[in-house]
Amino acid sequence: MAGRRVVVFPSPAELGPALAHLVTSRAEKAIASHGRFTMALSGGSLVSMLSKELLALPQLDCSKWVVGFCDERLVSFDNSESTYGLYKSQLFSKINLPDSGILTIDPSLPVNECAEDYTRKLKETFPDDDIPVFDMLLLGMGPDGHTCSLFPDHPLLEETKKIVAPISDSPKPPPQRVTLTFPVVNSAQCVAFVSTGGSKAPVLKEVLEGRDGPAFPAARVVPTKGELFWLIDDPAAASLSIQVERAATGARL
Ligand SMILES: O=C1O[C@H](COP(=O)(O)O)[C@@H](O)[C@H](O)[C@H]1O
Repeated sequence: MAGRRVVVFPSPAELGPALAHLVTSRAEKAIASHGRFTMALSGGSLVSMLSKELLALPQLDCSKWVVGFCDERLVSFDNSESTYGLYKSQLFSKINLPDSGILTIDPSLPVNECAEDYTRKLKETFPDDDIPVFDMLLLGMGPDGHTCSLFPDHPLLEETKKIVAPISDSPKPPPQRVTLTFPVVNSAQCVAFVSTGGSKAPVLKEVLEGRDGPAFPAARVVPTKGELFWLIDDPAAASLSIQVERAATGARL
């Protein structure tokens, strides 16, 4: 791992622009090195923040981006729980990301087949990698310490063979989902968590500082070679005792 950076912002208003800059700077680097930028997105609170901040940039060229999903809920795209559906209306429809650069699940399939279908799409996108190496993953963390659709105490935490797994007993609705597994998550070149709000403070302390008992899923995100960022705000950081970076106004990461 290149080293973990925990960066604290006063509020999401300051965090958002730094996130957008992190994405575009890693995109520029990836495109200069291998001609495209591969990124997988999470859902939840990230959708509106990322969409707003990317759209606020004066120039955004996504023509060489390939975007997938860290996890996705098995609902139709017009359902308000669909992560793709939300990004489509809030972001994809407003930028020059080609449809061929969006890796969606097929929500019409049963969950096991849906995971196999998404696995096939990833293998086609990363033909040279045994395990897909995304240039960037954007992750969220639930108040229970889950990330992607990898939930505490779930057998999927130990998955080592599949790159995408189905889950049909998600404790957070909707119950049927597909998710990247830890081998893919920890192979990425750059992983950035975004976590804001006081409801995340207790679990964030245990994730970043350790706990008695099994590590939370979010704490198991340790990229083998890539960068790891935790971008958090003051309320989420309220219980931390570790040293953190305090972001200056207009900070670029
Ligand atoms: O269910 C999910 O939750 C997590 C965390 O969401 P948040 O709203 O607490 O930020 C999200 O990262 C994941 O993609 C989503 O499916």
